[in-house]
Amino acid sequence: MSTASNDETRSRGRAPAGERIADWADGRLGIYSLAKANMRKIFPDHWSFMLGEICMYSFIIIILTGVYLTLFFHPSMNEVEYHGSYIPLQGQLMSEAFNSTMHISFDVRGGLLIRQIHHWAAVVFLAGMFVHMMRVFFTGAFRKPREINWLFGFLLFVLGMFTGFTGYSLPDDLLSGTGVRFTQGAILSVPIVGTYISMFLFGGEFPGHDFVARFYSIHILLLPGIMLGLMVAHLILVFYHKHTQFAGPGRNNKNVVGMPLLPVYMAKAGGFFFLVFGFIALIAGIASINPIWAMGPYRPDQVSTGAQPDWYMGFAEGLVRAMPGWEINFWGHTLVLGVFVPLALFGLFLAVIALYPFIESWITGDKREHHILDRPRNAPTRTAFGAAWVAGYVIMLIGGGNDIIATHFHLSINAVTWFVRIAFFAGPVLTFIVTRRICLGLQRRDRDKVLHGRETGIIKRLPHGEFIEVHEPLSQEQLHTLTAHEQYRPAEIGPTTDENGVERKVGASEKLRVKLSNAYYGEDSQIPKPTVEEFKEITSGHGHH
Ligand code: HEM
Ligand code: HEM
Repeated sequence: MSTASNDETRSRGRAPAGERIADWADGRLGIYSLAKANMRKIFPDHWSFMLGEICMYSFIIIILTGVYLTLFFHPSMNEVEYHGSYIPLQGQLMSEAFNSTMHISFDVRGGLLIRQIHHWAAVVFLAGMFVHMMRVFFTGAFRKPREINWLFGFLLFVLGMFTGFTGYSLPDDLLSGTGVRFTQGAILSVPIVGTYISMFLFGGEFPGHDFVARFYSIHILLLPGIMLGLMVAHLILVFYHKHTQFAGPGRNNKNVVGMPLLPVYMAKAGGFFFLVFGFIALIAGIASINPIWAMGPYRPDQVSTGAQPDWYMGFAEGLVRAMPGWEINFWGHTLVLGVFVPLALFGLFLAVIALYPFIESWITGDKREHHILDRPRNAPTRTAFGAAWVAGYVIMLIGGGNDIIATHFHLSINAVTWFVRIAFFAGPVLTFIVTRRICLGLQRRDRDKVLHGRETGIIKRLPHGEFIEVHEPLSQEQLHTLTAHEQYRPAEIGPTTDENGVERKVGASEKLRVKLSNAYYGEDSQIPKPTVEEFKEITSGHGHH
């Protein structure tokens, strides 16, 4: 470096190096105007808004660890003899896929930890998506204009399930092979096209020599690629729509109250990434997941006992285990209802999630935008419906582990299966009724609080001897928050004659809509908010205690 250039660098008029780099980048990328527009973007604060972040961070962790695994994993079903460090399997024949996963686990530096982090991150990722989806559902954050983002999210959830499934099928151990066999059975049960799809996917008879290589491309490229694109679109839409917020003083459908992206939100989000990474690494460091050496390589003539899919696939397994093994035979064909019905129900369960925002907006007929969230209690039927859906999901998850539950709790497997069969119908109905009642109870409590204030627990004796509890009036802020929600009026069947007195036919869809609307917003489905008159009358002194 010459002295002249040193002098020049130190000369007064020159900007510091950081600024010069920023200027250079701005000239090419226009980052200043981008930052100006977005740096002060406001994010509201609520603990439940971090769930989406957990999904994002665990996805990044999955990609980072996945790339490391690709360096050592061999997606091939060629048969090799094992000569690694794990003595009990010495000399055994196995696929290269299994062999290389053993190699990753025992001989690659940090290999087992990275494998465990990858697998645990997948479990957390799907759990994160599930809970994030619940928060969006129970608060009504899926309403206009966020229906498309709900669909993007839904696709991420479904693709995540299948990416996880193709992932844990890769090591080609006895457990994963049993899972793949299960899936192939489900595909075969589809009338007409099932056999063809199975042949196409496995390149002939099961298991064939190709499925690991095919699942590999799907697992590391196709599905994560689509998911990455969807995730970016999802986040762009969150940015574009702006985040929702809970009701509170000063908050309305047109503003967002919170902290700016830079520096507050970025610092929080950056720190949170490392917390999530640290948490997943900690579990991965102490809790064994998928110890393939304990299962051994897959052999189609063996089934592992206690085979369990990862939790997010457990409910599909439960549906099959609980369903009676019905079959219909006709003209030399067999329709395996015992597997096909659960497969159809699996699709139905998922479809209900995808379509829910559209169903609800059809029932309410509400075309306005909503940026203020509902408290779950203020939408009792929706909340009850969501809780019933979760109950059904959990019951089928129990069904998917009927053997494990039977052996761990010393129960008969038939008893567990029958419990699951009955609970499949009764559980969601009971959950629906109980949840709705709880919501209505909470609404009544809110109404009481608004009208009569908070019960302080302080008992006062009046001069004439009567005992009363002192009620403390709520602050203006609390009053606002408890009464900010809107209440829909149930739809009614419109006039059945037009202006000329000509009778019109009421269509089945209109009747259904009115019925559903009454179930959602009828008299028994919400407690009327206190009106201003009621509030004034009570707080003006008459009847006030
Ligand atoms: C890869 C998976 C996912 C990632 C990384 C992700 C990320 C995020 C983030 C960071 C937010 C903003 C913060 C928050 O509200 O938590 C968000 C909002 C949202 N997400 Fe997701 N999400 C994922 C999956 C899902 C799923 C499965 C659904 C539903 C089926 C969903 C529906 C939504 C909706 C509707 C919003 C807007 C909510 C609002 O503004 O209040 N997302 N998502
Ligand atoms: C949402 C995305 C993903 C999910 C849910 C996921 C999940 C999984 C799971 C559960 C396994 C089984 C791990 C085990 O116990 O052995 C696995 C294996 C594997 N994954 Fe992923 N993965 C994802 C994305 C990726 C990506 C993007 C890559 C590569 C760039 C990758 C590379 C691998 C490899 C090479 C294996 C086989 C090695 C092994 O089984 O240890 N994965 N994945």
